[in-house]
Amino acid sequence: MTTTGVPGELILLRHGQSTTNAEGRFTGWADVPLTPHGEQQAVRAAWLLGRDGLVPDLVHTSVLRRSIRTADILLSHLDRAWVPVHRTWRLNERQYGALTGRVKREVRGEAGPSRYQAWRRSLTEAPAPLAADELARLRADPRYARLADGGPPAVESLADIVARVTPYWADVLAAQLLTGRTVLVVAHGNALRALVAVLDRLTEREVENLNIPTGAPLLYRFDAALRPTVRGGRYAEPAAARAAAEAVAVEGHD
Ligand SMILES: O=C(O)[C@H](O)COP(=O)(O)O
Repeated sequence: MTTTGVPGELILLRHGQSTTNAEGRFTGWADVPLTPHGEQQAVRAAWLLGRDGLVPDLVHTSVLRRSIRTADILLSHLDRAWVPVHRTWRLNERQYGALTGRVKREVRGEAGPSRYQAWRRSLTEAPAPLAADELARLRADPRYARLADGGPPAVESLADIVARVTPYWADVLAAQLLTGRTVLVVAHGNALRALVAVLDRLTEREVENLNIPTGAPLLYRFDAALRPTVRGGRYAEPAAARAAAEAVAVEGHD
């Protein structure tokens, strides 16, 4: 790939609202669909990108349907159904382990606010792992057949996600951006928190305070050394994204 010197633009997008988001449950690697509202968020994200002249040349998703569907809707509405899409487990949501499917409000009531916050937002804390039968079921899933190191994790901290997204950033996304192309990543709240932590070299405290809303395009531009020109990027709708991120921060508190 030839490099043009001026890196392309990176668009980060958390999938539209999923059924478990709407139910206030932890989702993790559960493969749940979008809600009708989540599908509409994807349509609006396409409109925002079109408005700003940000048409992706390359797209990356996780291997979970809520991310795949969001990208499909967006590309279809940009008349770019033909754009190459790469799907990778490295962009999956955090493996939430035993919290998967649990109602956030109930977990917070049982564990207490401090432990709940640590499980959701700290860099190093992780909840209990998936039960053995759940993990076995996951490891039998054909999409994870070629994962090294024993296959899907039973649970992850954010640091574990940073470890799995970093090579994808360094070896795949960065190389594509250096060709000057516009790259869209449609992923998940914690996968994107991990990627933003890498891009912006966030401190542990900054990571703990980072929340990423669904369906809100976040644009990064870079200098020639692939350093973000604006730390934290720029949302297509900054005020709406700020309010939505604040709502994510207090999920389960009601
Ligand atoms: O996996 C989930 O439950 C969500 O997508 C992210 O949840 P969180 O914002 O509570 O980490």
